[in-house]
Order: sequence, then C-alpha cells, then structure tokens
Amino acid sequence: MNFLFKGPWLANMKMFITLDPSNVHYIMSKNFTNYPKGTKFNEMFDVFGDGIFNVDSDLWKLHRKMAHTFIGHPKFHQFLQDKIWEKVEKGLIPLLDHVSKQGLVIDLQDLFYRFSLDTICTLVTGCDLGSLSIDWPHVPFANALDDAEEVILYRHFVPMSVWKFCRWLGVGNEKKYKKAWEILDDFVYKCIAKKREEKKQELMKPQVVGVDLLTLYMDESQSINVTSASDKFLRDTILSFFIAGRDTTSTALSWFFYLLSKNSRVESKIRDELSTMETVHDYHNLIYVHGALCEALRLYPPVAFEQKASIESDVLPSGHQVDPNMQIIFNMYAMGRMKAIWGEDCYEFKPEGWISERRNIRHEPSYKFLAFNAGPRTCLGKNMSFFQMKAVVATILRNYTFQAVEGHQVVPDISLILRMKHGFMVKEVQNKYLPPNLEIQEKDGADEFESHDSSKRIRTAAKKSFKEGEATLEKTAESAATVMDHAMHKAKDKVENKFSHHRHGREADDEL
Ligand code: HEM
Repeated sequence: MNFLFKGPWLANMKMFITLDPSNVHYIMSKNFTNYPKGTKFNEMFDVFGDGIFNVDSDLWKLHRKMAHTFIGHPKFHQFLQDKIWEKVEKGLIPLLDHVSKQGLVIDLQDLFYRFSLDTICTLVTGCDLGSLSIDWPHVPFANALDDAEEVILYRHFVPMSVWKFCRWLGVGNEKKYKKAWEILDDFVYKCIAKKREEKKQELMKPQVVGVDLLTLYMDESQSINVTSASDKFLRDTILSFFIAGRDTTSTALSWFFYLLSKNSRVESKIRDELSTMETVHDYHNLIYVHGALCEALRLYPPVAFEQKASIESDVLPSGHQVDPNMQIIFNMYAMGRMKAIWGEDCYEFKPEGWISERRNIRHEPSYKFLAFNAGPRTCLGKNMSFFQMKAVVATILRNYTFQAVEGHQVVPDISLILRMKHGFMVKEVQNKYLPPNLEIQEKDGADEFESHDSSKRIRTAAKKSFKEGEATLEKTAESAATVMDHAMHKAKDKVENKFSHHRHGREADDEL
C-alpha cells in the first residue's frame, strides 16, 4: 500500500508512493496546504507557464476562482451545449458516415483526439481547428502538444540537472521541446490577438447568447474583482484548458469503446437504454451509460498518476513519516484495480456497481475514485466532460456498429496520459441509416487494412513513433515503468493482505 522509492543517487529521486485511500484523503483534503504540487512539478511542466495546473498558493486560488466562475457561467453553458452538438452534427457524423460508406479502418483514439481538440479549442477560444475531417489533416498545434508532453515525461526519468543542461545546450529532446513551445506560443498568442481585434472592431455581436471562455476572461474578470488579464496570463490559462480538455476526454472515450468491444452484454444494455431516448439530446437520463463511463474511468483513469510535494514533515494516517520536500505519488490506475477498495470483481467491467437500487448513480468518495482528482483541486471540467462523452457515445451507438480489427493489440502507453500505445483500430460493420445496397461488404485478406489512405496514414504514423531516436526514450521510460510497476505490485499485495481481514467484496466500500 505504501512504498518508498529511491532512484539512483545521482538522480536525487526519493518518492513515497501510496495507494491507501486514507492517505489520499489526508493529503488531498485534510492537510491540503502541506502538499502543494511543488516547484519541481512547475519546472518540469514549464511550457504550461503559470496556468492552473502548474501553480500553488495564491496564484492557484486566483486561477481556480476564475476558472470556476467562467466554466459555470450561464453564457458559457449555452455555448458549450450549442458547440458540442454542432461538432457532432457537422464533424463527427459526416466523418463516420464517410468511414462507413468507404469501409475504412480507422483509429478510434485518433478520432476522439481530433473531436476533443476541436471542441476544446472552440470552447476556449471560439475558433474551430477543423482537425476532425475526412482527410485527417496534419495539425501542427496538436503535434506540438504531443511533443511537449512526451518530453515532460522523459524529464521525469532523468536527473533534473541533466535535462536542464540539455535544455541549456538546446540538444536532444529539449530541442524538440523548444520547437513545440514556439508552435504552441505562436498559435495561442494569435488566438488572443484575434479575439482582441474582434472586440476592437466590435465584430462580436452584442446579442450573442453563448460565449467562449476567452471572451469571458477578457470581459468579465472585473466582475469578480480581478484586474484585466495580461496576454501571458491568458496564454497560460488557454494552454491549461487545452491540456485539461483534449487528452482526458478523448482517452476516456477510447478506453470506454475498447471495454465495450470486449463486453457485448454491457454494449447491448447501453443500446437498450439509448433506444429509450426520444432524441439524442435526451442524454440526462442515461444512468447506465453514466455508470459505464465511470467504470471505464475507474479501470483506465486518463490521468493515472498524481504528484504532490510535502512542505513540512508530517505523519500520514498509515503511520508513515513524510520528510519535507518529499515527492508523493498516487497511482490511480493501481487504485482502480484493488480488491481491497473495489471488491473481488475489481477487474471486471461492471457498470451495475455504479447504479443504486433506485436507479441513481452511486456516490463514490473521490479519494477512492480518483479519476477526477480529489479535494480543493478536483477537476473543474467533470460535468463538461460527461456531457461531451454522452453526446459522443449516444451518437455513435445509436447510429453505428464498430468492430475492433482482429489481431490489433490495444495496450496502454507510457505517457503522462494513459493513452493506447498503438491506438484502437476499428471498422464499421453496419450503419442503420445506409440503404441495404450501400451496406459495407467484408473484403478478404489483410490487404484491405492497407488499402485506404487514412489507415495507411495511421500505420505510417504508428511506425514513425518507433523511429530510432525515440527508441532510447521508450527504453528509459519502460525500464523506469517496470521498476514502478514492480513497486506497485509489492505495495498492492501488501494492501490486499492488510485489508482482506476486514473487507468482504463490494459491501466494504462504504466503510471507506
Ligand atoms: C474525462 C475527462 C477528464 C478527466 C478524467 C479529468 C481529470 C482531471 C484530473 C485528474 C485533474 C487533476 C490534475 C492535477 O492536478 O494534476 C484535473 C484537473 C482539472 N481539470 Fe479535468 N479532467 C477531465 C476533463 C476536463 C475538462 C473537459 C476540462 C475543461 C477544460 C477540465 C478542467 C480541469 C481543470 C481546470 C483542472 C485544474 C483544477 C485545479 O488544479 O484546481 N477537465 N482533471
């Protein structure tokens, strides 16, 4: 349950890894002020500047207040509803119809990344990037985000002095990082300038009902006693929303559909529930879908690790001593698969566990179900992401039937977000809107997999990611992950033993 991990002495790595919900509760809520993210985190994630993810104390409070107010603003709520459905109708459905008609093999993960990128960009800046399109366009901004995340992950596995030296020299991964930073800056500052220009020219019609977050940050900051935000403040804020909104929702959707592909019982129960909807907009009553999404998030939390750093020495509820400036890690992936927390059937995909007898969603304490974080830093986009996910799930499952491509391996990647390493290749097997003569004919042989431009592109992209230069990073990450994995297993075994005397199955959850 608890494990002290010491890296090579040169690395100056000393981490306390805990899977104990009472420690999580204590660190995330009860003694929150002693456990900020810390300066090390801020330095490693420096491309995100002083955005909400990257800061502590007063600056974090200011960000939190603004983000909380504007995400909950009625004008943004209206905008969110309109834009998500617009993207579904004008982006997702035409693309899936095309895929269906052409009998293409696609990477569902890539599709969800594009959907989420376009929606978060629209919601935050008012501009649609248009990445979700039948020609699967190359989007430099998206690639720059990926590159930045990859290098940040790499920074976790090498001593800080080493990556800082490489940064100073401008070599290796740090060179790639610098380039990514420039692309991100270029795009975000252009969005800010465009918005300021629109305002100057009063192109924004005063009667519009819904507005994007950037507009609210520019127009409404004073209403909550915050002086007008500078371009740098807006840049850090926008980038934080991008990282918050793109990778998480799309990763959750990818694992959700993967789990469905393995569980026909759950899929048919979801289709039953969806068939009771009068329109696709009737998503509020989707209790079973909600339970299934929570279950996918339990098994595959998109943010699989949470990091904290202690300020003062402390003693945790588990009795462990914490030294000042010690790194503390929670592994949400392991916690979501512990019998002691979730019962004997913890490896199964069972949405029913989330539904009460009265057909409401059962509340699980956040220090146990940590997918959206816990305590004062709980995710601010939880409701927004459930709305998006339900809109996508309802649209896809009411209209299409995807089948996983046989033999394609779906495995988690080592990255900051729990992505699928090689994506999730699927093929549409039946579109109920297509007349029978247009129904997709199964073709023989593996050639079909190669025969379409988009699948070729996906395969080429996958191959590219293995290119030699990156193999080193992968190896470093993998060996570090093996050590971590080993540590997790040891810790997990310990906690199973400890708890097994007191807990029996799911009933025990309520004690936590
Ligand atoms: C399934 C989707 C999502 C999941 C699983 C998720 C999960 C999380 C997690 C684990 C954190 C804590 C990260 C950390 O402190 O290191 C977080 C924070 C946050 N999330 Fe989400 N998130 C999701 C979607 C979104 C969306 C769509 C937004 C909207 C922009 C969003 C906005 C935020 C913000 C602003 C924070 C920072 C909170 C703070 O530090 O006070 N999230 N989220």
